[in-house]
Amino acid sequence: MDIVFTAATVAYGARIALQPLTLTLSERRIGVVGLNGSGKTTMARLINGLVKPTAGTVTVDGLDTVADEAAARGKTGFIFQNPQHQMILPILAEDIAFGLKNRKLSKAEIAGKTDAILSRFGISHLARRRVHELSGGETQLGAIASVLVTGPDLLILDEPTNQLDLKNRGLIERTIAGLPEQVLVISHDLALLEDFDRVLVFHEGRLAADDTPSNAIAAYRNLASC
Ligand SMILES: Nc1ncnc2c1ncn2[C@@H]1O[C@H](COP(=O)(O)OP(=O)(O)OP(=O)(O)O)[C@@H](O)[C@H]1O
Repeated sequence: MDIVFTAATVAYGARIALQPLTLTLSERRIGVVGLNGSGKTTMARLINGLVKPTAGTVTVDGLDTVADEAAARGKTGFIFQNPQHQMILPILAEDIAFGLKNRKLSKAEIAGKTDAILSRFGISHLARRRVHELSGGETQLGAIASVLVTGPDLLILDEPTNQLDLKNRGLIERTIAGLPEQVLVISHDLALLEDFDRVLVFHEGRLAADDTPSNAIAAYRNLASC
């Protein structure tokens, strides 16, 4: 799916969080790096319409995130920095099923899709567990299942391995590597992005580099050492 930014700009009052950005993203694995406050989350939130451009446009699969807001948002799933906060219902299977409400599906169809996505991520045994009692790795997998059950084409993950131990980092890295969906990952965990197709580096609200992982990460290290 093509994600197209055309002079997309975001200002919060007088502060420009994202300078005019013109860019087309079509790769399956896209990484985004940059120092804190460099505009990464703002750029990602433009894609699913959570943030609207103050100037310029953003389209996903040809749908404008402002003019075609609902259809555009349906193309993208978003896992936030603290995924436990995006779980609405107390039991994991109920939270996953909640995302399928209002889709004219029967109870049996919702149960079938919920079981299938739990099984896809190897977490069927967590179906009846309380979401706030899940470990960090289990929470990430549960949130990914909750988001992907609705069938978005693109999954955006904001720092998915933050706060995870080495074992769970590995688990989430392998899970992301195995996803058939297009993926855009914001990460300070540079190892996660090593095999990606393309890595963007943001600096002070501007796209500072757009390259292969090794070149982009070298550029980022350079910026970070200034
Ligand atoms: N809702 C908001 N209101 C005002 N300013 C904001 C808002 N959201 C972000 N900003 C500002 O915009 C700039 C970019 O923030 P953004 O969250 O996009 O950065 P980031 O690169 O994702 O940072 P981090 O790595 O810390 O998550 C920062 O200066 C931030 O303070």
